[in-house]
Amino acid sequence: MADPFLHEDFTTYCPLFLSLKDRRCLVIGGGTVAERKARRLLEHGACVEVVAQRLNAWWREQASRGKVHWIATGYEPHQLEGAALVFAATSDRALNRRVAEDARSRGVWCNMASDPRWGSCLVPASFRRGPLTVAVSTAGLSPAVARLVRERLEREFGPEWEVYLHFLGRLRRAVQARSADSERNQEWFRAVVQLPILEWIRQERFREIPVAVSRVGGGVLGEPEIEREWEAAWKASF
Ligand SMILES: C[C@@]1(CC(=O)O)C2=NC(=C\c3[nH]c(c(CCC(=O)O)c3CC(=O)O)Cc3[nH]c(c(CC(=O)O)c3CCC(=O)O)/C=C3\N/C(=C\2)[C@@H](CCC(=O)O)[C@]3(C)CC(=O)O)/[C@H]1CCC(=O)O
Ligand SMILES: NC(=O)c1ccc[n+]([C@@H]2O[C@H](COP(=O)([O-])OP(=O)(O)OC[C@H]3O[C@@H](n4cnc5c(N)ncnc54)[C@H](O)[C@@H]3O)[C@@H](O)[C@H]2O)c1
Repeated sequence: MADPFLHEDFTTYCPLFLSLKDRRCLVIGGGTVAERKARRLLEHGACVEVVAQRLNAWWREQASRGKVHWIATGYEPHQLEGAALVFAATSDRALNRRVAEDARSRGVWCNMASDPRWGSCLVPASFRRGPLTVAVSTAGLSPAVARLVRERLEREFGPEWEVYLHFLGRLRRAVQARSADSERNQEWFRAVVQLPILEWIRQERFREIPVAVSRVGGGVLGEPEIEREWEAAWKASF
């Protein structure tokens, strides 16, 4: 008989980027896995509360510096009230499952450290290049593969992508402010992204960029304006 896990419908996982800034996120368990998840939450400005009778050294440090709020009791379902997201990250599988069930009945998103399919979301392997975020999931089939893919992509998408995206973002705002002809703008952007700009950035041939962009037909910006946007993008990146 086929393995039911492998035949699970993994299309149920819809990729989304959540803004967790100032949102209450609850972490049940104060160990290593809970720490890994919480580090990421803090990087994104979430309000982290941890429910655990004992904390590891990292958690104790965060609690003593006021970076997280420590609820030093056992887990109780009412703790979920008002939370945007809960991480069931204890080493007690039965407890993690109870948290997942309670979260589901209250409409709170839940990530499960054990038995991930009981939860409602997965944490992807990810990295950032300024405004560019790359996130990878294997629908929980193999976190080690998610890591491998992330490492490969990290090598492929180098630091030059940061200034490149700032530049394209600025050009886009400038073009939209100047012209409402969205078909013409679209065509121009499609042609601009065909230029080997990333290659020029890697080779530090920066001067060629505004010249080449200004020569792309159908544009509404002149070379001095494009150069200004390039300079501003450069400053925003370093
Ligand atoms: C991506 C990453 C993000 C992060 O956690 O930050 C992440 N796991 C990472 C690493 C990793 N985790 C584990 C190994 C050991 C090798 C292996 O098992 O493959 C490695 C590899 C390593 O560390 O090298 C063990 C493990 N993980 C889970 C279980 C439970 C289970 O599957 O039942 C067990 C077994 C525990 C045990 O055996 O007791 C479950 C989950 N881990 C997920 C995410 C979610 C699915 C992601 C996806 O869709 O692929 C999911 C389902 C739920 C969740 O946690 O959201 C991060 C890579 C960060 C990076 O380097 O980029
Ligand atoms: N998702 C992942 O990426 C991943 C990776 C490795 C392991 N795991 C799973 O995560 C679990 C936790 O791993 P860990 O390395 O963080 O373990 P850990 O021992 O470092 O931490 C476990 C935490 O759970 C708490 N805990 C245990 N029983 C509890 C209970 N009944 N009530 C409240 N808190 C309780 C402990 O106090 C501790 O803080 C593992 O059992 C494994 O199933 C998941």
